[in-house]
Amino acid sequence: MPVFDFDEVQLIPQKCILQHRSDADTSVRLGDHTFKIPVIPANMSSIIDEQLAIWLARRNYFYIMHRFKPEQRFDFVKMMHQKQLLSSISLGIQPEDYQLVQQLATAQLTPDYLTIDIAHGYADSVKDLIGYIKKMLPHSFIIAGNVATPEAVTFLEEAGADATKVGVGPGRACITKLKTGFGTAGWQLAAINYCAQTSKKPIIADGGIRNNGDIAKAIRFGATMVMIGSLLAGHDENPGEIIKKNHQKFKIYYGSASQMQKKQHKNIEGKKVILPYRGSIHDTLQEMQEDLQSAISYAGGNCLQDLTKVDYILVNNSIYNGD
Ligand SMILES: NC(=O)C1=CN([C@@H]2O[C@H](COP(=O)(O)OP(=O)(O)OC[C@H]3O[C@@H](n4cnc5c(N)ncnc54)[C@H](OP(=O)(O)O)[C@@H]3O)[C@@H](O)[C@H]2O)C=CC1
Ligand SMILES: Nc1nc2c(ncn2[C@@H]2O[C@H](COP(=O)(O)O)[C@@H](O)[C@H]2O)c(=O)[nH]1
Repeated sequence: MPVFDFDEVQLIPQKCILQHRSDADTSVRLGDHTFKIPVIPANMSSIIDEQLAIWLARRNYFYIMHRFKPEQRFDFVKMMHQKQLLSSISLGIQPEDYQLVQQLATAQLTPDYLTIDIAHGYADSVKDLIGYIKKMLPHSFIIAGNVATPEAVTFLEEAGADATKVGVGPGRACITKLKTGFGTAGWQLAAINYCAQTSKKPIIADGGIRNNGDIAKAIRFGATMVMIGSLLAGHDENPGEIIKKNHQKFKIYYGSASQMQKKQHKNIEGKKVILPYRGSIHDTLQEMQEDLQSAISYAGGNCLQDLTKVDYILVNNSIYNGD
């Protein structure tokens, strides 16, 4: 199996067929809905809160609300439905998550998207919850993860997942590789490639995106969408205060398995990172869209699908890369 990561791949330009980059179509379909770009802000409490979820849903960006305020999830779904906005929440695999599914079903509140978000998603516990959701909320689109291998993707797909999330340990706030020796850190792009070769449903590439061009690369190697944490952290709209130090502004980005999230030192596989403040997330998302449009034009195409066929070359990532 060829092993490579984002920095070791470059996509090869093809003849342009567009008059303008803005003619390139970056929209993507997941389930019954079409979204503006194939990007999902990570379902972490240092990235998204209710306000940002509403902001994203109103602008036709896909979002997944995190699961770290479990008692607020029912009301969140209700509120989004009242506002006629898409509802998309996360679940763990604890009794409270089963209870929430039951409450939603009883209230006939069907979330549009349910994401089962646990560290090690290749597990019977996830299969069992998928089965329960299928019975109780058969019309919700189920995303399940996180996993690292084709076997695990197939396991979740056969259990009934409508999409799987691939990536164990490549995240910026992640220390899984250091703490356990396991994961896809350093070969996340190859893991996407490997998983996509056998997957029958959409794959969401989760973690390790460090530059906007990595989004196009993830799509080239089989991702339908990408989940992004650090590149979408540090904005006005992200939760948390702006920190001022030596006349510079920062915001904190922390892992979902960090001490900052867990409030106890048990099974810590995440850390906190202090990132420069970056203004409005609107500008960052806009730039991601423009860079993707440019990528589509270099691919010689006019839509995201055209990225999936483009040739590539493996390069030594130590060579001068122009920055
Ligand atoms: N994408 C990634 O690389 C990673 C992401 N995370 C994120 O951090 C958050 C919190 O994770 P965390 O609290 O550690 O665990 P989870 O909340 O994901 O744990 C879910 C359940 O799985 C059980 N479990 C069994 N084996 C494992 C394992 N190797 N890792 C984790 N759980 C296991 C846990 O039991 P018990 O607690 O009793 O062991 C728990 O009941 C999640 O949102 C997850 O997505 C965390 C690590 C890696
Ligand atoms: N191993 C851990 N992974 C984590 C943790 N918190 C979040 N995550 C994963 O990272 C991505 C975001 O990655 P980024 O490179 O874009 O910053 C996120 O979606 C999770 O899958 C954690 O504490 N430990």
